[in-house]
Amino acid sequence: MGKPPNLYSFPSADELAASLRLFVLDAQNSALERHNVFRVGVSGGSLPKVLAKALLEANNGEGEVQFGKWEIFFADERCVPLNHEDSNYKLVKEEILDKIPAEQGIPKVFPIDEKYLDDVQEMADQYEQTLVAVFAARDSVKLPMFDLLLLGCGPDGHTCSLFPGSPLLRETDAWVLPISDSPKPPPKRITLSLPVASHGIKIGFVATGGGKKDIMKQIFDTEEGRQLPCGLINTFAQERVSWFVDYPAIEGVSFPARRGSL
Ligand SMILES: O=C1O[C@H](COP(=O)(O)O)[C@@H](O)[C@H](O)[C@H]1O
Repeated sequence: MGKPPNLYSFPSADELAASLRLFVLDAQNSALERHNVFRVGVSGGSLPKVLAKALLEANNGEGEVQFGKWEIFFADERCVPLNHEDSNYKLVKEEILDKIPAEQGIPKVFPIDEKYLDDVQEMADQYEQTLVAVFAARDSVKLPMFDLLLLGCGPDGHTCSLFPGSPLLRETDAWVLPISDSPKPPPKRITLSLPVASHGIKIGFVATGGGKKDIMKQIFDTEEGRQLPCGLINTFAQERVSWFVDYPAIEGVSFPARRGSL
């Protein structure tokens, strides 16, 4: 039995962002030592705004974000055009990519291919092929291993586009899965499968605001919460998982949180 996930809590978004920055830098530097590239899977929702603060504003001189060596993938994506309001790519682009100072380099970004917007299965298959091309063929590695996965937690405990009770949670083979009836709009999406989402070298969750406190209590303090998608990643990835939360998001949570430090 490994160690439990790390739960770090902060009084303010600024303090959370500063620690998240250190966490990302640490993952980046280890990855660059290993293979001179940093492969990151990012989510949409509330995450990109916090991540932008961490990467672009919270610089205390403790290390450089080397965006030129980043490869950015999407932990999940909505099957909409890349310039659509619901697109996770658009969100990440506007919050982060468009604001990177030129001297920090240009990341290589892997958005979905808009050609397949009408066919979610084809979209998922094509995105999986993108991962195969980067992470090695499926017959040589069982699962792609991201250097870092940065995930959100929905108020129902979903993460990526893996929703509570979904049969997709039982998938053991595919790397990327299609969804045509997401309970949260828009209905058509693709998502990393649970085995891939649990397989990152490091996995960082960000959850902020009082709207998350009920689900955080379930995930960390109850048996049924451990069966929710976020809870399953905690169980499978254990100490490879670190949660970055603000105090309102963990009000009433009994699981021990480390306050204000990494
Ligand atoms: O639909 C989605 O929701 C989750 C959670 O979003 P949040 O706004 O509650 O943080 C997000 O992580 C995912 O990428 C997105 O597609």
